[in-house]
Amino acid sequence: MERINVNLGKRSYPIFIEHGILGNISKIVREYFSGRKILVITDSNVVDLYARQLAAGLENEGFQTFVEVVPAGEASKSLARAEDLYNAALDHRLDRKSAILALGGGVVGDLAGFIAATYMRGIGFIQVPTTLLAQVDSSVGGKVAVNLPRAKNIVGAFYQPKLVIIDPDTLLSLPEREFAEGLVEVIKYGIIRDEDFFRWLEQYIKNLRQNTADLVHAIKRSCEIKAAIVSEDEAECGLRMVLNFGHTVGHALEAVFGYGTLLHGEAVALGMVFEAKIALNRGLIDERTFLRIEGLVKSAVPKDLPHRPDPDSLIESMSFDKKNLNEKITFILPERLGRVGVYSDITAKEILQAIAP
Ligand SMILES: NC(=O)c1ccc[n+]([C@@H]2O[C@H](COP(=O)([O-])OP(=O)(O)OC[C@H]3O[C@@H](n4cnc5c(N)ncnc54)[C@H](O)[C@@H]3O)[C@@H](O)[C@H]2O)c1
Ligand SMILES: O=C(O)C(=O)C[C@@H](O)[C@H](O)[C@H](O)COP(=O)(O)O
Ligand SMILES: [Zn+2]
Repeated sequence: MERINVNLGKRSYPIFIEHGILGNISKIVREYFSGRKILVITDSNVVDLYARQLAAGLENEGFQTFVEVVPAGEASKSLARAEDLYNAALDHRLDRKSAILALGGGVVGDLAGFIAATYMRGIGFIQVPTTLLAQVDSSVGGKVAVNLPRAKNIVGAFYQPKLVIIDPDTLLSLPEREFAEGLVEVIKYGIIRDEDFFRWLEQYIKNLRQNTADLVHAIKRSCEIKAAIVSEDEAECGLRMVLNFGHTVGHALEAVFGYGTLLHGEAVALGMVFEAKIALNRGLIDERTFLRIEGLVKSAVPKDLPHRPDPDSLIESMSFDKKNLNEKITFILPERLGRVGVYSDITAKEILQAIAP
């Protein structure tokens, strides 16, 4: 079993990665959680695939388990859905010793984590991610949130799980489109932090899904990079912003086109290429570096914009980004492969030149 730690001062928590671990989860959960009640939050696709098996295992270990199902898709990351789940928690008489277990992709993880962070001012939280994106990114680091129609992840908290349990076997049932969007956040780690990993991906990304050892390597390396960054800067005071490369534009595209039109990873793929273009136009990176970034991203997600976005809506949406200070739109831009910087002086003209010329 692979184990990576997220170290946060006096607290730390493990990320376990192992094939088939889902069938054997209850003993590990018992080790990290002494309460009795667990509310499993999952979605309408994942429930029939994994929730029953998981709940049965937990019941065998003596946990009282409840399962709540939200509709699959980004629209479930809403205050309305959160209210339904608070009511379910009350119905089940969850108390401060109870835990929420997120079983699913990033939507379920962010929503369930938001409930865990706020119900009774915070109860136990366990992440069991079942998409590639959630295994390499959203289950680690404690960003939990719901969306408002105009702004992604705008109501949320930093709330860390007690543990993260990753079973790569769950990816066998993941549709191709959702697998591909997960690759985008994997590529992000190479661009922001690890040139060797980027080069490795250039060579192996095409067959990653088929080659289990390579897939586990990609998950592990991604978790290591994210864990190291979060361990240094949990609350995004500085360094953690690098994880937001591609997201100033990506989140704006998600909101402007309507949540769910583009998957998160697809929007971030476009965002990374557009933001790399801003960097190229500014002379921060050379043409060859831009083409390598564009080439690798497009090899994973060859998607284009559904249509040209309205420029004013796009800029307005970026004005809600959480990295902004003093109303300056903030970007994470590549300076070379493996290194990015924070820029708050990009003009609307530069932005639109790269995105919607
Ligand atoms: N908190 C963070 O740090 C962080 C990081 C990255 C992304 N996110 C958020 O994560 C969300 C995107 O996550 P996602 O891409 O996992 O989307 P998702 O949760 O919507 O899952 C994608 C689809 O895959 C289905 N699915 C999940 N697991 C499956 C499996 N094993 N087999 C078959 N189908 C399965 C889901 O039902 C859904 O239809 C966005 O809301 C994004 O903002 C958060
Ligand atoms: O963990 C982080 O920090 C990230 O920025 C990871 C991103 O991939 C993720 O999409 C995150 O939810 C974005 O956070 P936000 O603060 O920009 O909403
Ligand atoms: Zn992301």
